[in-house]
Amino acid sequence: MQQRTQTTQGNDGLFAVGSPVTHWSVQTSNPVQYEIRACENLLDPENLTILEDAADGGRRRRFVVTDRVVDSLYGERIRAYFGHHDVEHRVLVLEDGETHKSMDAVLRVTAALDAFGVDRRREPVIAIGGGVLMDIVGFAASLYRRSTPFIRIPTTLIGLVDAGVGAKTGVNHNGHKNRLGTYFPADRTLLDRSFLATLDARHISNGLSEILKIALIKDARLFDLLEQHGADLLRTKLQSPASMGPTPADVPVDQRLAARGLHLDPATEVVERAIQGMLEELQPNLWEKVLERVVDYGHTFSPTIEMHALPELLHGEAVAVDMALTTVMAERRGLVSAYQRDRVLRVMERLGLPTWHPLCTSELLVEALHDTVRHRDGKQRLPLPVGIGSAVFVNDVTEAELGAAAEALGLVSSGAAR
Ligand SMILES: NC(=O)c1ccc[n+]([C@@H]2O[C@H](COP(=O)([O-])OP(=O)(O)OC[C@H]3O[C@@H](n4cnc5c(N)ncnc54)[C@H](O)[C@@H]3O)[C@@H](O)[C@H]2O)c1
Ligand SMILES: O=C(CO)[C@@H](O)[C@H](O)[C@H](O)[C@H](O)COP(=O)(O)O
Ligand SMILES: [Zn+2]
Repeated sequence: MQQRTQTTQGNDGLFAVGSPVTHWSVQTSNPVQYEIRACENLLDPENLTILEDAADGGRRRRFVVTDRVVDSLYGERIRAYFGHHDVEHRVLVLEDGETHKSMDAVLRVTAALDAFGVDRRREPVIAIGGGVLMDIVGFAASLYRRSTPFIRIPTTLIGLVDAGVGAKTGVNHNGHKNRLGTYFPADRTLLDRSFLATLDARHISNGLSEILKIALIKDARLFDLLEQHGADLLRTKLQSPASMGPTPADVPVDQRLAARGLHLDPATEVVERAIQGMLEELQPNLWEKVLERVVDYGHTFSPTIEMHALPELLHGEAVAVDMALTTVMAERRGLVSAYQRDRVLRVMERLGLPTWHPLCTSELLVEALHDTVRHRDGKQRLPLPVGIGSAVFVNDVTEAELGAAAEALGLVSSGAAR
């Protein structure tokens, strides 16, 4: 730390006592390291992964948060798991869904943490659920005693490939999406794809939307996989290797893969590429100092659309509508060909995603852009696709362009894309 005082000569190198302006400049760094690990059978009592970091010197206690739906499906196994390991535990069950992603829910968690008397460092809070649940619990953990470690166990596809792997927590506030939140990555995220088996198709589609986002802005191979296997991935809920199709079961898995020239089955490759692509973007810019973020693709108009449509549109569905609109804008600017545009819209439909919504009026889109410009510090910084698998940022979108793109989207999404 340096103490500097201003001198009459303005000589920056001099220290003087008693001059009128004194300031201290503090510099420190806070290295961040967190782990994301693919696992199987996490809730099997013989699997110790969840308790691996139990550095609690014999005082084994865990505070678990989940939501109503996850509790109804997995609550018994969760309690049995901790019971089997003789871990004193409390399971807090929150309401599920976007409408409950609020500060009230965060404060419910912090109050329950207080009542449980969670230790400050050695009893990581465990969040088991989707993106909503993890965003709430992460926010609560970041606030409680200014930071309490937590572990994420995502149970939805959005949770696995997006909300579970980054650093953001948050809740909706004042009618705005994620208006309150923190940057607070979990110490560990444990990915067990078998949770997806109980998700309904709509929520699989919801997660595929965020995967498609990564494909469109940076991974053409991922797009090809979605185009080729999207319908299958949806049907099989990304459970592998069952998703490899109707080849005879007595043919070994690797032979079936080799026959298709693949190293990984499509579900595994799709999930791994999506996470890898996301982390490549997040790691160098985890605190979002740079506001030109390609992973913001699909998140310019969608926050406003999602909040206005609540609870009708899921997060990934609103993102899909935004991506459809911006794909059309990109085509109108000559960044994407008409053929590529139609391919994208067709893949969206194949993935069970909407490509249009009645809220796509030029008034609402202008309002949405205005809000996003404030979020992006005064500039549009709007990512637009360039072909398939690349993106560019633009700052010159006009109200007229938005209106024309919305109109064109209404036409193509009911015509050429089918
Ligand atoms: N923090 C981030 O970086 C980040 C990134 C992307 C998305 N998000 C947020 O994530 C949220 C969307 O996530 P989501 O779609 O997972 O929402 P969600 O948590 O509401 O889950 C969707 C529904 O699925 C149910 N569910 C969860 N697991 C299940 C399972 N295994 N089987 C059956 N049902 C199950 C939930 O109870 C809920 O009803 C949005 O609020 C979005 O803003 C955050
Ligand atoms: O930043 C991430 C994940 O950390 C993106 O993948 C994700 O889609 C984000 O939710 C959007 O970028 C929106 O972010 P924000 O407006 O809530 O800050
Ligand atoms: Zn998102």
